[in-house]
Amino acid sequence: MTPSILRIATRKSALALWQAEHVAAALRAAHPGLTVDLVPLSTRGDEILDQPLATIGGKGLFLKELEVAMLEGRADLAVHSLKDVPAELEPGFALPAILPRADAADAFVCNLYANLTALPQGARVGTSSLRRQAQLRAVRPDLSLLDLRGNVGTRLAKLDDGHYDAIVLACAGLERLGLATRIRSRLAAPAWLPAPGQGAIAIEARDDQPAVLALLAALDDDETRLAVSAERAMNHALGGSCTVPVGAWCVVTEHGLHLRGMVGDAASGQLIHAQASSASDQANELGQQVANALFELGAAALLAQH
Ligand SMILES: NCc1[nH]cc(CCC(=O)O)c1CC(=O)O
Repeated sequence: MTPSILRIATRKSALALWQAEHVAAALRAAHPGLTVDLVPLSTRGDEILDQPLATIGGKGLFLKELEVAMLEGRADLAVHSLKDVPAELEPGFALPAILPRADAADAFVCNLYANLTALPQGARVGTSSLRRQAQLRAVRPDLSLLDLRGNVGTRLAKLDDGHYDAIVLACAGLERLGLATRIRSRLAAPAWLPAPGQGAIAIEARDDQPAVLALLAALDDDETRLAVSAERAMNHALGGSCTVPVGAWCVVTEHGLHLRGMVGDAASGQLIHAQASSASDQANELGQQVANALFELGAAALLAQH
């Protein structure tokens, strides 16, 4: 039977709440008469904010409590930033909808300098992402890279308080929070690769609830799903862990898919790049192919360090 109400489990950060509200509004628009409520929850990932994410057990951290709420019948769906969703979902769950992608680029955020090249020698740049650290190190080996965690507002406050000369954030998150004016320059493909799935919002639900899945599928965006499928397949083939500096960017054209991939080393700034094209129904194979190309160029040695 088609449900008349859907409850969205969400984290409580400003960005998570914006994304959950965005999905709620889209569901109400797609299904007039449907009631959509938010169920805000705390996750372990939100509580352990003082340690680098790489050391505290990975991305699943942000999903677990939301998945438990769905299993216990307290919520029907969860809304995530796709880049926080592990390459492999927990058994019993599916991603019935991936919403149209926002700007997937990273943002250079800085009060005094317009871009990365303008930063003075030895400037302090904050980011806990090994992918961002590796790419920063590759172009500016002189920079002092410092850990920076917390939600978007906390990170901006630490920049403004003078703890860093610049920080790197996702453009999508800043735009959603009405903070696009903080983007001094974009760090964008092909020179700089985002995280697999960056800029896309994913809906997660139990795979044994067909009536719920059918309602959610109305929000799925074909083109975004193709692109992020290739990116996530590549990440999965590389080992799929968030503690590894991996970048991916897939574009969809009338000719099919084009995927660029990168594996890096945060300590040395060494980067390995590969790219390939495929027909649009070959996203998984394309991801595997680019991962294989990266392995042939020596990715295993970089991945082994993590
Ligand atoms: N790691 C946290 C996270 N997860 C998703 C986003 C931004 C939104 C997105 O990429 O879809 C952010 C913040 C950031 O990286 O600046």
